[in-house]
Amino acid sequence: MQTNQKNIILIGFMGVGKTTVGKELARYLGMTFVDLDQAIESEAQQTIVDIFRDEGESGFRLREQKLFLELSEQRGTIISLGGGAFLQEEIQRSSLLTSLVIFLDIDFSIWSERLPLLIKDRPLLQKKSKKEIKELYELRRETYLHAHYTINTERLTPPQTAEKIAKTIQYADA
Ligand SMILES: Nc1ncnc2c1ncn2[C@@H]1O[C@H](COP(=O)(O)OP(=O)(O)OP(=O)(O)O)[C@@H](O)[C@H]1O
Ligand SMILES: O=C(O)C1=C[C@@H](O)[C@@H](O)[C@H](O)C1
Ligand SMILES: [Mg+2]
Repeated sequence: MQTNQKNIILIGFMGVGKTTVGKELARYLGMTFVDLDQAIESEAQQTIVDIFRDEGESGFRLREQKLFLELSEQRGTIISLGGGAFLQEEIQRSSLLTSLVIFLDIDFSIWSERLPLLIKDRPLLQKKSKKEIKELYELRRETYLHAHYTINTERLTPPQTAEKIAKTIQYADA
């Protein structure tokens, strides 16, 4: 597969598995892996929770956009985005132009079983009712559907999802 040219970008809602699957996919394809949230935390020397507390969401989004544009200059890299990154117009535009964008999709009812695992580290899930989270989930899904490929990950383990992605993009124009 000629994925050495384009980057592969994983998008989707918080906790859908972008970081977990991204690592598997990098192993499977022998590519480099970068997680945008982890890169932001190491650059800031702070957790995302602390960045939100000190700089607000807008400060976090500025960091996210700047670092994404820097990291995406590398080629042949798998980049797992944070759940809100693709909602930023500049990130979306640049991703779709230069990379293969994969949306990891699952049904809300299955996703919501994971909510207790996620809430501590995801400030945007805190202080929201289940109804508000579902509304955000559905609203964002419309934007995620702009991806080049949508992969339903229900009932798949992370390695199975990685394999499914690799098979789906094997003939993609790199
Ligand atoms: N296919 C899967 N089946 C079951 N659990 C999973 C699966 N993929 C990920 N998880 C679990 O869900 C949690 C969140 O996964 P992960 O951190 O990869 O999500 P994410 O999409 O990167 O989230 P974020 O947008 O917040 O960065 C982890 O605890 C992970 O073990
Ligand atoms: O969905 C979001 O807006 C976010 C998801 C996480 O990956 C982090 O990028 C941060 O918690 C914001
Ligand atoms: Mg992640």
